[in-house]
Amino acid sequence: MKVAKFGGSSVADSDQFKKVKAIVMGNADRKAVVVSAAGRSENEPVKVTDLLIKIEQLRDAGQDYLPVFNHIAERFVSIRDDLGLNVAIEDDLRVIKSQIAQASHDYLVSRGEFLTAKLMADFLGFRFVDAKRFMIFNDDQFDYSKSRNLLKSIVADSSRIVVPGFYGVDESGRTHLMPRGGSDISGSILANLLDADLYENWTDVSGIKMADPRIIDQSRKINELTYEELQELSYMGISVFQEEAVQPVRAKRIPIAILNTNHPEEDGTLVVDQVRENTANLITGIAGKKDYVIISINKYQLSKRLDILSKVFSIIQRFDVSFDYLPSGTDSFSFIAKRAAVSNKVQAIISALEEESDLDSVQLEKDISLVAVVSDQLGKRPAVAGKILDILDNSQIKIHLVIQESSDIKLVFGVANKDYEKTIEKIYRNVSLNEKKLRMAI
Ligand SMILES: Nc1ncnc2c1ncn2[C@@H]1O[C@H](COP(=O)(O)OP(=O)(O)O)[C@@H](O)[C@H]1O
Ligand SMILES: N[C@@H](CC(=O)OP(=O)(O)O)C(=O)O
Repeated sequence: MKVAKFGGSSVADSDQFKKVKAIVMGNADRKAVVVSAAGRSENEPVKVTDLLIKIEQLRDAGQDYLPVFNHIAERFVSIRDDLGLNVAIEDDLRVIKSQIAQASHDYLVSRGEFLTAKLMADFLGFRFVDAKRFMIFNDDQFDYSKSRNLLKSIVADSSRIVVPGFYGVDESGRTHLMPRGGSDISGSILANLLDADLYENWTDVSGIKMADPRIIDQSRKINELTYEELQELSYMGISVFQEEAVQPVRAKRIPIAILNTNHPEEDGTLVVDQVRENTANLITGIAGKKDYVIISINKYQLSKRLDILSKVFSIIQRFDVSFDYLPSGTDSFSFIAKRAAVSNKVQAIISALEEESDLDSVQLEKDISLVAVVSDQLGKRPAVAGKILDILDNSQIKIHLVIQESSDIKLVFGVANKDYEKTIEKIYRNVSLNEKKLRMAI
């Protein structure tokens, strides 16, 4: 059996609902459907999830949130009416409206998925199974055994079901919201719980492209990639698949197919343990994120001065910030964090480091982007790193840092935000499009 997850763009309006129905009905193996909240469409520039977050912000600021609520309500009622359904969505909307004043963030923001799944279940003629009945989290950790037992007791027969993504419930019955993009995680968990043969992730692109299609028009599609490569690409920012959604299916070696709701006839991307296609590609994909800061500390022979390093870490710990990378050299050590994660603390951290530890210097670099090149072949082709450095150098792109992880599957380059798109473009055009030439040269 297959679990099919449909993203926000696939359920944005009644026309998209019809495409979903054609896909689901096209194969009786698609027994479980997971939906996100209605997303952006031509006529709706804002995702329902973001509108719900807006309601919360207005509520907390003591401002009128009803116009936003009414807009959401109209969206769902019009999908219902366009599809000629009878489901009494007004009843659910009334309950949600009455709870807004005291609703938790997790409850309120999860309502888009709840309402979308209600409509989808009715449209498909499938059973609606609320995620709160079986997706159990203990201290943020998903409880597989409890959840599996609960699901089995709820869906004992072979009926086809629709489950809202993005949330579950904690031990005390409170809604537990997943990170943004979390419906991918719900689908992956459900595939694990049901021992699916395939996890289909239906979105608005025909598979994963080598580079963000918003930056590289006509970017080449990746036919197959490994779970590990997908996890690294997702971690580095390709929004098409949530990074935490890899593990649940990977644990059971359930393949993932990334497919396009608007073009179901097109092949997508298949994610597996071992790539079957005889790939001679130098790199699998390129991904990146903007807005990092680098705090670099320097001290002669720092790698031998554990006393100083330990002092530095105790200072950093005081500020309760998390870092993404900690690259080190003989005389230096760097802390790399997303700007938003350190924003108002960065000057205080630097002052504390300067005043309290015996360093030669402390430097701050802002507006940095990280661009990652991912391939499970990198370890076998060490010259690729040098080639990319050459390419960036020839393009007058200043490289602020290079990180090659011990896993040998990802190379990360730090460049200025202003060079972000250019870096991706130069790597894509010179490495992926000239592979034959490059392979001869390295
Ligand atoms: N390398 C990539 N390959 C494909 N899509 C990508 C890539 N990087 C970023 N994207 C973006 O991811 C989007 C799909 O993700 P998302 O908007 O979360 O979809 P959904 O609403 O279906 O969950 C695509 O429209 C595309 O713009
Ligand atoms: N609706 C949620 C969860 C989700 O997975 O959405 P999407 O499938 O549209 O990325 C969000 O916007 O984060």
